[in-house]
This record gives sequence, C-alpha cells and structure tokens, in this order.
Amino acid sequence: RKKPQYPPGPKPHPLLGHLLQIPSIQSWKYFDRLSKQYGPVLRLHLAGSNMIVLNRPEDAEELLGRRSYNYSSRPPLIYAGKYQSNNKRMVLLPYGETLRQQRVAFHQMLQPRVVGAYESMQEMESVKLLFDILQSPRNNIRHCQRFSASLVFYLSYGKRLDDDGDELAAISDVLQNFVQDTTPGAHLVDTLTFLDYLPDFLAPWRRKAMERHQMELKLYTRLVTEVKEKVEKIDSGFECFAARLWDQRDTLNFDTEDIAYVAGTAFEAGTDTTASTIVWFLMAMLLFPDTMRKAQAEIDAVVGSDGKLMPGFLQIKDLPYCVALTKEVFRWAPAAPGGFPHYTELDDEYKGFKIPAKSMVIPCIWSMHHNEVEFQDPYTFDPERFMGKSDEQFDSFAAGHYGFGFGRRQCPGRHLAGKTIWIGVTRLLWAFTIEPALDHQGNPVKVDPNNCTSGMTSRPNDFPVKIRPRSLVHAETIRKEWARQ
Ligand code: HEM
Repeated sequence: RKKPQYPPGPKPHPLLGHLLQIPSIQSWKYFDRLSKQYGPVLRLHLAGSNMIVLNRPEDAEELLGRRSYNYSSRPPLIYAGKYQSNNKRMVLLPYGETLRQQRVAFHQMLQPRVVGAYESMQEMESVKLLFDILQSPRNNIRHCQRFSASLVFYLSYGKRLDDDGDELAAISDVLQNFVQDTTPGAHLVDTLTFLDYLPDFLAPWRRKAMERHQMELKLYTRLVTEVKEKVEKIDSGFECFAARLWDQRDTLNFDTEDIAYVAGTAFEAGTDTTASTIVWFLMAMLLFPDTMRKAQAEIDAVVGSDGKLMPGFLQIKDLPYCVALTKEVFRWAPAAPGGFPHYTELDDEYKGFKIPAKSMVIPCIWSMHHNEVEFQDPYTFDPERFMGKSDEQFDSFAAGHYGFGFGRRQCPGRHLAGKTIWIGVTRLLWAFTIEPALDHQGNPVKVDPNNCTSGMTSRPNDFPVKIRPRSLVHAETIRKEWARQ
C-alpha cells in the first residue's frame, strides 16, 4: 500500500511555507483558484502549521460531519482566544466540556421549536428597518446593521437597543476589535507561537489583549447583571437568553463571566453575519432586477398590490419564491465565504492523503457555492434553483447550501438567521423598488460584487443604490405600522 502523502498544493517557501502567498484580501477566491489547479483537497503550510482547505461539500461533510469527533476543535488563537477572551468565547473554544455546555445553552434558545416564539419581535424590528430606510434611504447599510443588532440584542438581553445609539456603538466597538483580532495574520503570535513565551515587557501586545478583555467583560457583565436584577424581582416572568442562563447557571456550571460571554457571543456571531447578508441582498437586486420583479409579483398576488397589507410569517407558505430568494442570497454571497476554521486533534487519512493532528481545516464555502456541477451558472443570482422541491423547500433555510458551516460547529443561530433574513428581505421587496443610483449624466452607476470587505465575514463596500417606496400607500402603511409598535 502506498504511503499516504500530504494533499497537493503550490510550492512553498522553504522557511515560511505559504505564509506570504495566501492573500489577506478575499483569500477564499485564492483557494478556489488553487482547487481548480490542484484538486478540491489542498494543503498549505504556514511556518510549520498545516492548513487543509476543503473546496467540495462532500469532503467537508465526510471530515467535519461524519468524522466530527476529530475535526470539531478550533485553531488556538493566543491573542484573541487566550488573552482577549480568557478562553470563554464559544466561537474560538477548543472541542471539550466548556464548548459542549455552551452549545447546550445555545441549542435551548435557538432550536427550531423555540425560534417560532421570536416571530413577533422579528416582524416588529423589520417594520423599524422599513421605517428607517423610508426616512433616510442613503444610510441603508447602517439600518441593516441596526436591524440585525437590535434583534439579537433583544433576544440576548430582553430589551431593545436604545435609540441614541450609545449601546450599539459600545458593543459594535467590541465586535469590530474581535473581527480584526481573529482575521488570519492579524497577530504574529498566532503564527509564531513561541512569542508567547516572551516576558510581558517584551510582549506589549499581551497587555493590549488583556485590556480589551477587561473592557468587553465590563460591558457584557453590566448587560447580564441588569437582566439578573430583573429576573430576581418576584414573578417578573422576564424572558431572554441571559435570563435563562441565570436560571440554569448551576446545571450548566456557569459563573458570571461565562454568562457574560455566552450572551455576548450570540450578539457577536449573529450581528455582522445577518447584516452582511441583507446588504448582499440589496446588491443582488441591483444586478438581477428580474428576480426582484418576480418576488414582488408573488407578494402582490398574496397580499394585494395596493400597499395596504404587509406580508408576514403568516404568509410564508404562500411565498415560495421569497423563500427561494432568501436561500439564493445565502448561496450567491455567503456572509462567511472563507468558512470558520476547524482543527484536528488526531492524525487521519482521507482519500489516500495524510491529514496530521493539529491541522487547521478550512471549509471554503465560497468555492462550494460556486461549483458549476452543483450550482449551474453559479455567478448568476437565480432563486429558481431552490424552487420546486415541494415541502422540503420550507423545512429549513439552511438546507440546499453550506452557508452555515458543518458538523458539530455548525451555526447554532441558523434557524433564527434564516427567518430574520426572510422577513427582512420579503418586506423590503414589498415596500421598495431597489434600483441603481444615477450618475451626473443620468446613467446608472455600476456596482461590483468583487468590491467587498475581507475577514471572517464579508459584505459589499458601500455602494450607491436608490431605494424608493413602491407607492405612497406603501409608505403610509409603513408609517402607520411603525406608529402602532
Ligand atoms: C446570516 C446569518 C448567519 C450566518 C451566515 C452564520 C454563519 C455561521 C458560520 C459559517 C459559522 C461557523 C460554522 C463552522 O464552524 O463550520 C457560524 C458559527 C456560529 N454562529 Fe452563526 N451565522 C449567522 C447568524 C447567527 C446568529 C443569528 C447567531 C446567534 C444568535 C449565530 C451564532 C453562531 C455561533 C455562536 C457560532 C459558533 C459555533 C461554534 O463555534 O461552535 N450565528 N455561523
């Protein structure tokens, strides 16, 4: 029997491996190009650590799914995991008891049966989104961010984000630091791990990371302590994620810091991803206006075209094209295109390749979603590809694509996120015509989906778009609905 070899990949630098070859901008497109040259399972190495990139879903499902006992950890991040998060942040946790407990807590809060209870809150926040866009259509990206942040904030802490934006600003700061600090290559110590042995006076980054930890812990602790005070009022019946965590702190074996981070993690993981997906939707409407018209025709046929009645979750089964369109946004422009890295605990062998213990394993979602064999004409935004699959179509917004990841680390917020995007997108389509902005000569300004941010998540950089109400009655209905909330 032939000795297993490493999966193929480009020629590395003798010392640094592929460290300098992997672009920090849109690395997922680089992986996609490599997969066409070397095959779907690739190996790169970064100054001594292995990186295995999976570009086909069948390989990710086998390794991260069926062999999940070995592929469910996360690469240790010294800066963001050990010092900045004090090993409490779920997204970065290695596989083990702490992760298991945190996932149990998330599951109780976000399983499909429970998620149904959040529909009225999702509908209310979506009215606010329409109202905000109606008032100031130019700030559409900020409104999408507020919509997703406010929903997850309410879910976690049982109160709406204040309107002056202070709370959102504080928490967005934490989020931004976290996204930056987990971007591959952000901190040298995560590649050259021996730097962690340096004493404090030679490692100023350590103090910075610990300061960030103190800052975010203070914010997250304040938020969950407020919840605790409400819960402790007799018969308060106060309900939210943090309230349940306080109730179950003994069973889950959580201390205050655990509760603070678990609730904070929901906010961090759920905000940027959801907002980015809605912004991608706006861009898709500019590039593929026929799909917008088709969805609007479907909505009008169900609630009438006079603009007096807004569609809601009651009509979801009558709006299959809007469901398909939501799934197509997840496919066409996944919010986490490079996937979140998994990490192996043991040596393994797959398709004749050796995959050593302590390898970072990246499911490249972007590559999977742009594979012509599974998704014909993959760069075209076409909701029809998700139509006509009978009831299966409504079973889960996570079915039929890979935008929520794999195996035991698959996104626990996917059921909530699917419904949030559906209500947001369907109501935006009901309310507005989304068109290219015009330049000084009156020509439509072109937008480019390649002009997007890079990091764990990705969204289009600001782009001009004209969003106007479909009629005066639509606008009036939005105002009335918002006044009623
Ligand atoms: C459009 C919205 C969303 C997208 C595209 C998305 C996508 C993802 C992906 C790709 C992962 C990594 C899975 C893997 O490692 O294989 C993930 C993890 C995670 N997501 Fe989401 N997500 C979304 C919304 C949410 C929401 C709303 C929440 C919570 C309220 C949430 C909570 C989490 C958490 C806690 C993790 C870490 C799981 C772990 O490490 O075990 N996500 N998400």
